[in-house]
Amino acid sequence: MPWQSLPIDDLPAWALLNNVSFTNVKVAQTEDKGYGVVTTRHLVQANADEATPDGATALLTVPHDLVLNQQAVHEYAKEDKNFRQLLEAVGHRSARADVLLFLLVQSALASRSSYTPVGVSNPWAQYLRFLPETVLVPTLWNEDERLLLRGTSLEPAIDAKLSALDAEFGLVREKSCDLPCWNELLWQQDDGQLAEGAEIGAFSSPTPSFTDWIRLDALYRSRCLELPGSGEAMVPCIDMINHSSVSPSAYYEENAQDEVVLLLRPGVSLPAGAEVTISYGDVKPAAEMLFNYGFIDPQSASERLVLPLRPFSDDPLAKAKLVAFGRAPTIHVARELIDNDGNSTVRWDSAFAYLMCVNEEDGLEFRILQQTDGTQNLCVFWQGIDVTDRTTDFQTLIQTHALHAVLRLRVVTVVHDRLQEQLDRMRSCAVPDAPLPSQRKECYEASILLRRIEGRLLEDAIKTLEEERNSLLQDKNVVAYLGLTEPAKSDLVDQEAANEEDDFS
Ligand SMILES: C[S@@+](CC[C@H](N)C(=O)[O-])C[C@H]1O[C@@H](n2cnc3c(N)ncnc32)[C@H](O)[C@@H]1O
Repeated sequence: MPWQSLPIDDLPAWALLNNVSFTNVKVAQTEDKGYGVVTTRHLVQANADEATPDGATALLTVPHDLVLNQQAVHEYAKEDKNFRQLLEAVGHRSARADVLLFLLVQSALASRSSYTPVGVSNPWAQYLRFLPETVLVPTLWNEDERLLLRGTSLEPAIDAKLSALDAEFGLVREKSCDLPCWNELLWQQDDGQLAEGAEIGAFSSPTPSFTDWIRLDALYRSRCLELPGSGEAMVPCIDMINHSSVSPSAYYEENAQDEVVLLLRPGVSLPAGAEVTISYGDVKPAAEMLFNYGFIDPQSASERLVLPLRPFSDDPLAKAKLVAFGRAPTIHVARELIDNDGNSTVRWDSAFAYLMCVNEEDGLEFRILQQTDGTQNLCVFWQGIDVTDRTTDFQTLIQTHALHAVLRLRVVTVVHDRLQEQLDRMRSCAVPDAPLPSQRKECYEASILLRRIEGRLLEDAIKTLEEERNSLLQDKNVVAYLGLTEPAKSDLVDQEAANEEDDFS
């Protein structure tokens, strides 16, 4: 879609027209973060204990009717019956998907040179044209740049996200093609011809392309806020404020009139021309920051990662376990401070690994229960007790099992092997010493930082798991179970076949 960008100098006129007020601040180009909000004069905010009863003057005030969230999209659909038809055909899947559909329509309206018989124009149609053309989130990196993420937790995450976006865009295209007015607005050129190259995945098409959909998703994720009253929302102009974790000078909130206001923090003093910043979150994992915002703040990025976990390929219960678990199977790894001297430890957690490592002979059973209305439910039993509602709690459920140490050893081994596989992949996918001409410097530097953070985390987690594995291998029940040595005098010897083989791979 040809987006005709508007110069940022035109933003004050748009703001005036739409009742957005700027007080002593303006939007301007920053040195290295795209647009930002800067002061137009020296600003001083009193300390909290000296504040006036009416509080601080807002630097920016945005009326509630410009707040773009799922509810606003549904309100818009009430005014525009054609959009309502489109939303009913495609939407109602998530707040993000509904807002993206609205933005797609608004951007199509903004890019049309002539009158269109559908689509009620909204201030967002113009506002979108102030937004940056490039967002540095990895879903918009080129192929060479994405190679820099091989071996990081973002590699599978980006692949999964692109597949999901492809499916989403395919659905929007299919459903809107079936509705004549939307077929005309979205998929025909201004001259009424069906646009060439409008197929899914086409780039630089005159009609929405898959790249446009990825870009809308990137704009949404990098600019949406969590508002106390309105929830997940995009707010024009407030979304021009950059992040600082060390010294954010401002914060936003909703006032009694439901306007979104930007306020200086108590005790802040900013000279004229200084950038006003907020915090996007103090403890976001580095991968999440890069995924959603396209940069990593080294000061605030927390050392955490999430990896997908696959069930054993030869487990006959694998499918049932996945269905009963009901969410994506993952491993979480995090570095946590353990004292005030900066000492830390690495912890891991994987609810699915516990379910993955128990089997029928341990006491796991799946049953299909027929309801009186004819529907069938998958139920999970553990040692004869219905635990269908506790499939994410097998760490607790195995505690009282006679073979607890053996089950724990299986879990530790599974998690260890998955982390080792990840580290091996990271090491085997080396990154060049400097960015290639086809790789942007920002993408290169962000991926180097992510690799360093995740590589260190994986190494430390693997060390912790190896220590636990070695200690479990000394456990008398494990020794007896594996039959590695003469059966030790064990609580289990009477209950279990001491020389039974087990697969710890
Ligand atoms: C909510 S927007 C802020 C306005 C944005 N700079 C623009 O040009 O429209 C968030 C985006 O700003 C950029 N950004 C914000 N804070 C940053 C920071 N501390 N370092 C680098 N980029 C930052 C990132 O590109 C991020 O995706």
